[in-house]
Amino acid sequence: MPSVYQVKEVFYTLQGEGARSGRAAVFCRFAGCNLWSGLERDRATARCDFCDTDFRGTDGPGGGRFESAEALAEQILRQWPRREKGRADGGYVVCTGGEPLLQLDAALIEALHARGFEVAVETNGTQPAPPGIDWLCVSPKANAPLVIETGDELKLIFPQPAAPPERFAQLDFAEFLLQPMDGPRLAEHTRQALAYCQTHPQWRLGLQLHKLLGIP
Ligand SMILES: C[S@@+](CC[C@H](N)C(=O)[O-])C[C@H]1O[C@@H](n2cnc3c(N)ncnc32)[C@H](O)[C@@H]1O
Ligand SMILES: Nc1nc2[nH]cc(C(=O)O)c2c(=O)[nH]1
Ligand code: SF4
Ligand SMILES: [Mg+2]
Repeated sequence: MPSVYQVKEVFYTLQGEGARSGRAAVFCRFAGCNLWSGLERDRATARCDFCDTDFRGTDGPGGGRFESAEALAEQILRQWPRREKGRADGGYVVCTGGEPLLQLDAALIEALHARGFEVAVETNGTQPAPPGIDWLCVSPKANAPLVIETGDELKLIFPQPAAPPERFAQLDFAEFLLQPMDGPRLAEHTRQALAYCQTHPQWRLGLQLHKLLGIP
């Protein structure tokens, strides 16, 4: 168990990505990642160089340093709109980052389950996952090892020339999504992803709904 959980932000929004896009969720964004420092000056040499997220520090809305699984679970519970008797039955929490699997452990998952939450994770797949996760979304990165080869959703950011979809198509996932890489060439990436999905129907196109809606 980490001695302390370092969390950038905790906020209530809609899941904007992947197979469960559109579902109301509390997001718990853990600080820190193993593939990038989060500093712009390091981006060009990082193993993951296209990240769209600020995950440095613990200074975001609802973020902080949490001394126990119970304390962090209570902070997550406070964001859920319908609470009864200290529970959020039917609640949904998405653990992301940064890289959540550097910090998420069985104790936190248990503390969230005890409050009625279903627990989803967004990971780069470079770390083993603790037991108990209800929805595991893996998003492989071209320059990093993939150690998680089974899960609910494989969400590949496209295009990554050194990580073509064919490399992942045989893995044990229920859903396969291509998510166009955001940045100055988003429109071109979206057209390319659309064309790939039309010629390879195992894959479906995933657009980042929260960006279209202008929500966090
Ligand atoms: C910020 S990451 C955090 C979770 C984890 N580190 C990971 O990479 O899966 C959340 C999701 O955003 C995706 N993502 C990051 N940068 C992106 C970009 N420029 N365009 C589209 N998706 C991006 C990641 O691949 C991942 O699926
Ligand atoms: N609304 C919303 N949906 C998301 N799905 C995955 C996200 C992430 O940053 O992991 C994300 C995010 O940052 N916002
Ligand atoms: S692995 Fe995830 S959090 Fe880390 S830099 Fe890449 S997209 Fe961002
Ligand atoms: Mg995001």
